[in-house]
Amino acid sequence: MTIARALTIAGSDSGGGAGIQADLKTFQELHVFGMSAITAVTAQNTVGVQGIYPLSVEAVLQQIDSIGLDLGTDAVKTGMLFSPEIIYGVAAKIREYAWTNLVVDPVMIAKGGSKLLQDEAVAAMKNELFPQALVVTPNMPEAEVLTGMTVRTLDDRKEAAKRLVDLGVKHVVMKGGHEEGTSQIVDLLYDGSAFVEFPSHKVLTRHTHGTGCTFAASITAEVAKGSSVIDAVAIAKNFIHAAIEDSLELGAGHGPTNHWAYRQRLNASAESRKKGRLE
Ligand SMILES: Nc1ncnc2c1ncn2[C@@H]1O[C@H](COP(=O)(O)OP(=O)(O)OP(=O)(O)O)[C@@H](O)[C@H]1O
Ligand SMILES: Cc1ncc(COP(=O)(O)O)c(N)n1
Repeated sequence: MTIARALTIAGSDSGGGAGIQADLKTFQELHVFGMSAITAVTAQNTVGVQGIYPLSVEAVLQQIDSIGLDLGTDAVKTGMLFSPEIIYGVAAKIREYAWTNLVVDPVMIAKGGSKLLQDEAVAAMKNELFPQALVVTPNMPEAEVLTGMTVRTLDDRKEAAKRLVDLGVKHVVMKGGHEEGTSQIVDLLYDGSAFVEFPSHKVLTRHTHGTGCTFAASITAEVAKGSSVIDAVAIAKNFIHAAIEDSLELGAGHGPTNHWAYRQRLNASAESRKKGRLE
């Protein structure tokens, strides 16, 4: 049996909804062996970020080497990278190990408003990581910072996606979670030549902590298994939708999503198909 492997390079979220914790839960749910290199430890829960403790560049790179020199990986996801120094180091390691299945979630600000990426790190991300990326998954505020343009409408998002592809990114998924005044959310995939829309209804909930991490981790897991990017995004969209819809109602603020909801739904439909055959 071949086991697909995925590595997440991201921050730790003590609250378990975002960051490394969300990524590893997602990898596991999608039957991918998950590994991690932690960039920063955050003290965090559903009401906010209480502390950020970045690791040294040496500590981050040593974790990556531990994986690169032994276990290897089929795909890599980056999340909270915090500083330009960490980005330069991570980008060099990804180049060194020739890891081409790279999904970059350009995490900048937590739901509660805390900065997870220093301002001076944006240029490093664009110059060092984007040219190596198979997929980049900005939300609308991140797309604005990355392109310098206002991103409100679907047409804005199309233009922003084009600008990101111009930086060397192979596929952009412009997430629509921040679109206002709509009952639908459309995530937009662009591969440099065509746009594919992934629509869903908007779930009315405050429990959306870590949606971006979970979505990008699902893409990473599927790419690790050998899926095309378009198929990976389709599964990721279903995974995150189930995780948001079947929420766990934890914490007093923006609660985490339900990482086992997708599997539970798959099991339930397999069960009812089996029952149908037996009847
Ligand atoms: N209320 C919602 N209902 C349904 N899907 C949602 C909702 N909010 C977000 N999503 C989905 O979750 C994924 C992440 O989208 P979003 O734009 O919220 O990213 P994000 O802001 O980076 O997430 P976060 O910063 O919370 O981790 C997308 O696939 C989006 O369609
Ligand atoms: C360690 C870490 N990584 C990423 C996020 C973004 O998730 P969100 O925007 O939902 O807070 C986070 N809060 N913490």
